[in-house]
Amino acid sequence: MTTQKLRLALLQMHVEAGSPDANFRRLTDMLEEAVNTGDKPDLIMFPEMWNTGYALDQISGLADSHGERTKALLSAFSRKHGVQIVGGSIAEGREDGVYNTIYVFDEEGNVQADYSKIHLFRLMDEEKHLQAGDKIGRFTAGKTEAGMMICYDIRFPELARKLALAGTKMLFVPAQWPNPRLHHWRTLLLARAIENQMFVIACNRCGTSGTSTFFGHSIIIDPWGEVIAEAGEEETILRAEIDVSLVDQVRSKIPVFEDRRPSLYES
Ligand SMILES: O=C(O)CCC(=O)C(=O)O
Repeated sequence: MTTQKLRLALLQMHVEAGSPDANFRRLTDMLEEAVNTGDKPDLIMFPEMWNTGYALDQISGLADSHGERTKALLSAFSRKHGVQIVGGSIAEGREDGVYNTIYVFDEEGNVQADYSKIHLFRLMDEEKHLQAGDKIGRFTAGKTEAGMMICYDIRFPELARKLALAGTKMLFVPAQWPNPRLHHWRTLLLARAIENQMFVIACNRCGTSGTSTFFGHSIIIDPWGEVIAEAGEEETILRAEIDVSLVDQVRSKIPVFEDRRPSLYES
C-alpha cells in the first residue's frame, strides 16, 4: 500500500473574548511561527470561534461580515505559503444572523469549502445568539476525503458515521471545549476515530474567558485509536505527520463497514 503523508500543525491558541483585533494579531503570529519553524506543514488548523470568542451578548456587532476579514487574511497566507488551511471557525455575520463557520482554503488561497455548526450548544446559550447550519461539511485534505465537525457536534455519532459512509478518512474538529469535561472530550474523539476507523484531528483553545477555563489538549488520533500527538494546557503548536493509508489498512483488518446491518437499526 502506498503511503500518503500529510504534515499537520494545530494552533492551540488563547482567545480573547470580544477582541477580534487581538485575536487576529495572535493568530497571525502563530501562523508565521507554524511555517517558519520546524517542518513546513501541509495543513494548518485552529480552534472554534477564534475571532470573537464566546462574547455572545455582543456577537452580532463583533461577527465578521460574510467572513470577509478572515478570508482576506487566510486566503493571502495560504497562497503565499502554499499551505492548506482549515480555518478554525469564526463568528460569521450574515443577513439572517450569526453563524459559527469553518472556511477551508486550498494551497492557492481559494475557499475550498465551508461548514456552519449544525448542533447549537444550549448549555452555553448558543441557540439564543447563533443560527444553525443546515448542511454537512466535506472537503479534500491533501488528496484525501475529509469531514468537519465543530465542538458539540462530536456528541452526535450519526454525523460522523454519515461522513464516514460518504468516504471521509479524516475528521477535523475545531473546538472551545471547557473544563471540567476533558474526559468527555478525549473519550468522544477516541470513539469517533475507532468506530469510524478514521483520523480525528481536533484543535481546542486554551486559556480563560470570564468564568470558563479551557484545557487545550488538542489531539491527533489515528484510525486504530492511537494518540499520535496531544498538547497540554498551554498555548502551543501541535505538529504531527500522519500517513492516511493507515485508514485502508485498519478498515481491511476489521471490516466494520462491510459488517454493518443498517436494515436492523436505521429508520
Ligand atoms: O459538549 C460539550 O461539552 C462542549 C461543547 C461546547 O463547548 C461547544 O460546542 O461550544
